[in-house]
Amino acid sequence: MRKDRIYEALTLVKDGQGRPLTDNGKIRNIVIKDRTVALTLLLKAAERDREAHYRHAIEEALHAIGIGSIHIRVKPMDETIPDGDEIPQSAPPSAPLLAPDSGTRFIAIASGKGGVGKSTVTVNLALALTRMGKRVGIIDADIYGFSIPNLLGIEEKPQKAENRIVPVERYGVQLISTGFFVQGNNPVVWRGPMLGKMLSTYLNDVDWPPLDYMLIDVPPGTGDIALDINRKIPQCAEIIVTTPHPMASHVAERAGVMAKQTDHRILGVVENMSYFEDDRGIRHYVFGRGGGDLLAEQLQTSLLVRIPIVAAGDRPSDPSSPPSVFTDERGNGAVYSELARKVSRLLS
Ligand SMILES: Nc1ncnc2c1ncn2[C@@H]1O[C@H](COP(=O)(O)OP(=O)(O)OP(=O)(O)O)[C@@H](O)[C@H]1O
Repeated sequence: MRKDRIYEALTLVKDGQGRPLTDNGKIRNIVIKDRTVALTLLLKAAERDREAHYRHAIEEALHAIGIGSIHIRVKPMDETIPDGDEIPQSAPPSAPLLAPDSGTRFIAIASGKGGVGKSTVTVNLALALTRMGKRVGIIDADIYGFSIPNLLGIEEKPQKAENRIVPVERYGVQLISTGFFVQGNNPVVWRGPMLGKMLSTYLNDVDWPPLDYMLIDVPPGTGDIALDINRKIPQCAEIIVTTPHPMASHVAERAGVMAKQTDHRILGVVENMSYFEDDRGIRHYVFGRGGGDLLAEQLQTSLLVRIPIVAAGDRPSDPSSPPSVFTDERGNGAVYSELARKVSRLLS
């Protein structure tokens, strides 16, 4: 039994307004074990009288696809994060982090297309800045490929305290991710206005501690979120990530051009997956060469670092941390430290 099949069946269960419970985050934590499906149903206090109705409808929907054993755990919605439709609460105009005296420097990590390692760079730059004694937060605003909780091995969701969302901390880095507000691996199907409010919510309704740096993992390309960042955080600087292939840098150029048009400062280019170094120290340029330099030249900025390819799981020295995470100076950790030093110098 696959999870996506279960989600599909559960879309038939509607709330009082006729919307699927799956759309507004009321069904969570679906676990399939042996032949039993367990899930959590989140209910607001005002909906408690519908509990029996929802239970029955969920059981019927799952029976219809052949699931006999179903365990439903009901939890009050307010104990956890807000439901989908309520994530973006009306934002007061002045987020403390955005105040001129907050001292927080914002850096968007952008790329022209997905899969170039933007999230990996975001996480490891954050860790490297933390190693320098800086206080760092990450907003994972990549609504289509929110991978940072996974990269950091985070399974829990953020808690709420006094009606504000508390970021999840890992390796000293504070994180809020779009992935915290959706179920499983479902693609985000938020409506336009919700998307627009997402960034405000992350800035205003999250209980961020004082931070020196806030890194924002931006969806690839030049979409709505990138524009929203340009509007809401005009002081945000930008790092553009590309792979070494000259064509990739051509695509990434668009993200850079947008930063330029909106007067954002481009700190530089990071070329990821630059080469693979074998045991004899010979470098193999698996994905081509020169893309990072070309892009830096086109954007009239500099190439900050080249990050080598590391084979997944090739981390015998640090088996305890997730495979793409460099918590110390070993391997690519040293390259990320160099990047952190350059970034901190550029922004001082
Ligand atoms: N230097 C590297 N060496 C080897 N694998 C890498 C390297 N950098 C990233 N990867 C791997 O490439 C894949 C894509 O990386 P990542 O998720 O960071 O990219 P992304 O640009 O954020 O993509 P998306 O926008 O689709 O989320 C991941 O599996 C990651 O582990």
